[in-house]
Amino acid sequence: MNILDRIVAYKKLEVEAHKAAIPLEVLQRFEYYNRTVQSMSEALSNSESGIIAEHKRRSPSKSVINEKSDLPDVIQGYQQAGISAISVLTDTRFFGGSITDLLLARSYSQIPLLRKEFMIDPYQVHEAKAHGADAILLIAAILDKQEVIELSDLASSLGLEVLLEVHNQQELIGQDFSHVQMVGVNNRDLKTFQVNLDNSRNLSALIPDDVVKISESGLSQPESIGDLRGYGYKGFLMGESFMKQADPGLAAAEFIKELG
Ligand SMILES: O=C(O)c1ccccc1NCC(=O)[C@H](O)[C@H](O)COP(=O)(O)O
Repeated sequence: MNILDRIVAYKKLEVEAHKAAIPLEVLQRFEYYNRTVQSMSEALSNSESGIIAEHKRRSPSKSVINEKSDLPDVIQGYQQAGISAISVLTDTRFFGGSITDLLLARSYSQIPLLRKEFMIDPYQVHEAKAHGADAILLIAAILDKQEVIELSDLASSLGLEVLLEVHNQQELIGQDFSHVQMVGVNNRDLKTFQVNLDNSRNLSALIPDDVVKISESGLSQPESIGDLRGYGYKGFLMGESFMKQADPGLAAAEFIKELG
């Protein structure tokens, strides 16, 4: 079993537990469920930095990154740094996050919020909306193409945007991109955990021009952002390199200053 298989096996149980604890009809009465969302794709297209800073306490590849992070401090720091959007990891078992992190992040943030999760069930899309997300992540490696369409269409019906994440050419071929607003290329091989920015460079030409392209994982050098912009990338998802610093917001501000 690779790490995604393990995460998905556990996720199926977790989603059922969440449904039992908070049924859909209760979620639909949450304050944010009827909130007008902000467009993350437009924020990225119109912004100078394109940095999407992630709140990430730990990960399967690095174990502990910042277990004691103070989420309001991190979110406010990120926002003051001038980033374009925030990604909040809501998985608990493997990343140390929670759906409550998303709710808290929403209350401290005025910019677009991505729910970073392993989405396998429509309930999680409703849950994202109810907890203040503007966009959701769908991972091509764990969904078939029809599931991508169905979850994307549900997201759109709730006003949420979709970031479809791919790792390789096979996952790109045959996707119907008309249902998503953003496509992300993950630079991390989820079998070996090695990161290689060539993945973004090699796959960029296979992504249609009418979606916003995002490069994800393993980004830590301002020069890499400049280089990837040349391949059409408008968004850059960065977690560990900010979160491992004592002050993630300050680290993001310094990084953005270096981008010029
Ligand atoms: O980060 C991991 O180890 C990981 C392992 C298995 C599945 C997903 C994983 N990460 C999720 C992400 O996509 C990253 O958190 C995100 O792209 C930021 O990456 P980084 O800047 O390298 O922290």
